[in-house]
Amino acid sequence: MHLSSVKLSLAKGCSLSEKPYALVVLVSGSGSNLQAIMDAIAGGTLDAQIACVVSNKRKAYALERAENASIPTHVAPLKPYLREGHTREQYDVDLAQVINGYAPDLIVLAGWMHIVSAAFLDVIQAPVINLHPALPGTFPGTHAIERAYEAFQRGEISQSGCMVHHVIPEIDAGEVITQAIVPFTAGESLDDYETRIHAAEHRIIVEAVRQIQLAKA
Ligand SMILES: Nc1nc2c(c(=O)[nH]1)N[C@@H](CN(C=O)c1ccc(C(=O)N[C@@H](CCC(=O)O)C(=O)O)cc1)CN2
Ligand SMILES: NCC(=O)N[C@@H]1O[C@H](COP(=O)([O-])[O-])[C@@H](O)[C@H]1O
Repeated sequence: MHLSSVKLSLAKGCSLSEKPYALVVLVSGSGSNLQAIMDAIAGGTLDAQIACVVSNKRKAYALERAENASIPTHVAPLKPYLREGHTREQYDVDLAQVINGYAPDLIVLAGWMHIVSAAFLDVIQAPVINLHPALPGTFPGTHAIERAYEAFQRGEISQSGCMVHHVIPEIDAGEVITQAIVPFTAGESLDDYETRIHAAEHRIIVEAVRQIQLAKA
């Protein structure tokens, strides 16, 4: 950039070192939603940077995805921590402090299979959002896709879906950022329905990050 342009930029109050919109992504499993975020960033449709991928499972394939992309990782298995005599709350607080160290603008729970405590939410210094494979107010917790599918089989519902919401102490009850409805198809297997849910998740998780980023701009 030519010197006069530099001066002009500085005069306009532009920072020459705009800090990228930093994400810390928490995972426990395969990481297909992490991959969706990585692909959106690589493809230029999401203007962000993943500062760190955190997992509570040492063998989570999501960690391999991050390492293959030279994204920093942090592994925080709970059981050894508890065996050392620490409490679950201390685990949460210590983890929140590690995450804060990456100065994230947003924390994304993308298949993070731990309930985070109020202590975690008190210490963390950025908004926390969660991807849940069910619609607002339905099937909170784990195994939501299976539970929705079984409800459809019992004739109780005709559709389910997925959502991204802000994280509060109550499980899957935070303000909804975005959601996708995925109607059931009669005769469809659970695996086929789950595949359609995951495809919808891969869209809305990127959409949710973009929405929050733009709201902050
Ligand atoms: N305080 C909150 N924590 C979390 C939320 C939330 O909305 N508020 N969302 C969840 C994600 N999630 C469902 O979307 C979820 C994940 C895990 C559990 C759960 O019961 N975990 C057990 C352990 C399960 C296991 O290790 O297999 C636990 O934490 O004891 C419930 C909901 C993320 N956290
Ligand atoms: N209650 C939380 C929960 O069930 N989260 C679910 O874990 C999966 C993670 O997949 P991934 O590891 O391939 O991204 C996703 O389906 C996500 O909705």
